[in-house]
Amino acid sequence: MHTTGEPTRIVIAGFPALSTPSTLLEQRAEARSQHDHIRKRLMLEPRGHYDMYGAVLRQDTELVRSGQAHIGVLFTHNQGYSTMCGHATIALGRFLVDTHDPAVFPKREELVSDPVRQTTRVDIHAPCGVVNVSVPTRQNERGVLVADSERDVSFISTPAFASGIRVTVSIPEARRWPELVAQGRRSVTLDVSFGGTFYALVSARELGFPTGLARGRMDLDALSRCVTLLKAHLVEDEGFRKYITHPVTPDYSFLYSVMVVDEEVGVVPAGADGAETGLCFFADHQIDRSPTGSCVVARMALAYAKGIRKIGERWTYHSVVSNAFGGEGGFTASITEEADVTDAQGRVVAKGVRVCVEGRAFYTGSSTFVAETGDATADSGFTMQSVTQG
Ligand SMILES: O=C(O)[C@H]1NCC[C@@H]1O
Repeated sequence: MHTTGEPTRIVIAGFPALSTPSTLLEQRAEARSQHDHIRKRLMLEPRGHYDMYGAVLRQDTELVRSGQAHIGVLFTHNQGYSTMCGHATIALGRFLVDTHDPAVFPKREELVSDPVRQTTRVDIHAPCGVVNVSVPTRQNERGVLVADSERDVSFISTPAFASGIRVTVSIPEARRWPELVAQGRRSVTLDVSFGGTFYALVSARELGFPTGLARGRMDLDALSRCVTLLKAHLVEDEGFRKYITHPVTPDYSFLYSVMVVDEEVGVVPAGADGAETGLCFFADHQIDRSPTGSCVVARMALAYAKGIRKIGERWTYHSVVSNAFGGEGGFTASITEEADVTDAQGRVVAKGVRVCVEGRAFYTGSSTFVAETGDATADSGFTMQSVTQG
């Protein structure tokens, strides 16, 4: 499927069995340590490409067993396994409503529909927790309930919180990019926020670039080189570590992405109070084509913490792709409630919010992948970067 151009390759069969019973985070660790060749095979060339994204369905997790979720999922990308993904959640909502194969989705029959709103709820156990997905539905010509592609899917996030507001980071000389140097600067000021995974949020202007993302006008190569240097510094900077340390779950304590935001607004659709545009570099410098649902969550939490967004206000987030399509594919979000992060003893460790994100995903096709004996690419895959730069 794709969500605003961002792919989700949904693995419905063939993934090796993982230990059961185990938690979803244990399954994530096992997939990474024992079966990473499957991820590489499906995400990288020649079966995938540098910017491919995937979702491996997990029918058995601790929260499926306890009845808190209908199904679990592991998210995959060019570097490993994410802890949250909004664009894939939107795609999975539709896919799961449409999937009647009990081997793929054993709890399909337990889904509850709302006949008035014409929606069906699917609770998905993502590595960051349970996300409640609301899928618009309709009866098809044979009377079967199917997901309605003409209305938005929405999901309600796990608690999201700002972990660093206006953090000034010194950039060592070896890591300064030309646009920063040209302004005679040695530092940048950015924000850090958690939307199921940690995002560093920085404006294009702060990086030394003119605005223009919203109009699709930006020197992408130069911006990409800048973000490579900035992220490499942030992940090594000891002083920065506290902003990407999750107060409860060590598995979440890493910097997933640098999101470059633009002061230009992009298309403001009817019913939204405002809009923003951003360009998300995540994992190993993958570029998200979609407005990045988990970062939309992080951005709303950040705006709430800064006092510039209220509960119920509706804000639309664009990627360069959604702006290129006249605003189609923007994700519209609203904060539904305050929601604190608590530790195992129930103590509040971070003040946060839950965010509702709306977007639309479409089917692109179905595939069967094979790996033959003697195929040198089968277990590692490759990217042009890996074969030219090691
Ligand atoms: O929508 C999202 O949240 C994701 N898209 C690719 C990178 C993020 O995980």
